[in-house]
Amino acid sequence: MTGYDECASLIEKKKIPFIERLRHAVEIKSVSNDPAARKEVCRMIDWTQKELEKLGTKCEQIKNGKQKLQNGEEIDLPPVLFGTLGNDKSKKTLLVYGHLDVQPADKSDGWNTDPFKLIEIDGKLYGRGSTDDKGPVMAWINAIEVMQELKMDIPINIKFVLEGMEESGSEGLDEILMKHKDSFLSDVDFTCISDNYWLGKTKPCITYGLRGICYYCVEVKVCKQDLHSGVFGGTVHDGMSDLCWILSQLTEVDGTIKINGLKEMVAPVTDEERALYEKIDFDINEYKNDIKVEKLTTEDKVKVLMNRWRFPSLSVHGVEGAFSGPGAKTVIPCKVKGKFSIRIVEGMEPEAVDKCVTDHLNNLWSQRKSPNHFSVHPLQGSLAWVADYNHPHYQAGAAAIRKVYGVEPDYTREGCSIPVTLTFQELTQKNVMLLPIGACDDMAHSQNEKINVSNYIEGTKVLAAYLMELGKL
Ligand SMILES: NCC(=O)N[C@@H](Cc1c[nH]cn1)C(=O)O
Ligand SMILES: [Zn+2]
Ligand SMILES: [Zn+2]
Repeated sequence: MTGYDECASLIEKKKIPFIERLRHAVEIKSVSNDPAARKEVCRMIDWTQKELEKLGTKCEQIKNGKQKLQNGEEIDLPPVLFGTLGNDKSKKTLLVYGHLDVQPADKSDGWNTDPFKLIEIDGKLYGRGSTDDKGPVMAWINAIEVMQELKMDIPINIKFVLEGMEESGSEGLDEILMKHKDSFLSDVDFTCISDNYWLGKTKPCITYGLRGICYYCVEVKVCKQDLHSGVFGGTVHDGMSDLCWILSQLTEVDGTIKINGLKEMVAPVTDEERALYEKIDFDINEYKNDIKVEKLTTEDKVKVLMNRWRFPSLSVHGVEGAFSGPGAKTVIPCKVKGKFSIRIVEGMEPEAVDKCVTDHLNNLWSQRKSPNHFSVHPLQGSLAWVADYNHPHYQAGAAAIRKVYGVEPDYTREGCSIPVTLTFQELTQKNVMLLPIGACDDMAHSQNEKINVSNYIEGTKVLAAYLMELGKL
């Protein structure tokens, strides 16, 4: 009978067409935060639909609502792609979620190569979306294609939910899923998401927790239009100085959040939990070297991991409206918008976090005594997610990893946010598992994002082995 070994060797043989598949995906500039690229996001969804249809998947594009742009204009959100492969009542049903949109990228950001061309250098495939999340989505398609070519019985029905707005807060997705709770989602037995990374570079892991996110925009308005700093400087209150002062009051230098009320929401760490973190194989020096940082906020392994996964963190992302180009433009910006976010953990509700943040900012503003106009706008809010990793579903994931890599996986959490994870868990009331295939140094969201050829190919094998293991549950 055809089994895992035949499957693994065909995956090896199909390495080149699988890389070509990823190349095609990366070349579509499906940047979700850029309204001008919306057509490309839709093109990526159409192209993926065709790939899934070649496997016999019945696909439907579910119309999403409208997105309100800052200028008041409304544009269509990209549709969500639903797919169904197999409808055998005697089999269980797996839901696979992935996203087809990417973060913005430009060669001028410091990429060594064109971000929208997949380029292989030393066994690494560079390109925006190669690891987040086009590589893993293509790996699902590769795995199913190989099982079908070998005429293997896929022991499970598969449903797909693939979206095009994940990198912009999954706008509209929860509403669509809620509407399909009693139809498309009603027979789902497990959900699997491959959209995060290993803790290291060599050892695979399974992930059972994610942080949520609350994202804010702080606006300071000086006047109607930008002013010449030589002509008007000294007579008006500088909006950028107001904003920088405010943003500098959010954290201590070591990252400790200074916003009252947040710390109290976080559940205390138990002894059992600490013991779990102590056992995790994680090398701080390698971590520093991977991200090219000389000194961390703490050099204690458990604290580093907890700061990434278990505690909230605040990051300042950027300023809209401020001069940021090369050269020395002498302008007083008329309106600046600071963007920051807080990664939140269990116990932190976005509404309660919003209140603490807004109160803190308004309080700071009153101390500043600036006559400029100040406002705070929460932009996104999603809860943290934690799953039961003792569930048999996780054992199927672990068995797949053992088959491919011959090792027991690490059980990790992840500091980033995939807002829909909790939605799947709540709507299906079934177990959700994150099964990453990329390595810790893939640099998602950053310059020179990559996936190793070996991770892409072995990852395809893991997903195929996992589909086989699910048939045993
Ligand atoms: N691979 C998951 C990921 O990168 N998620 C994004 C989600 C997000 C939320 N708001 C904007 N993007 C993340 O930044 O964690
Ligand atoms: Zn992602
Ligand atoms: Zn991402």
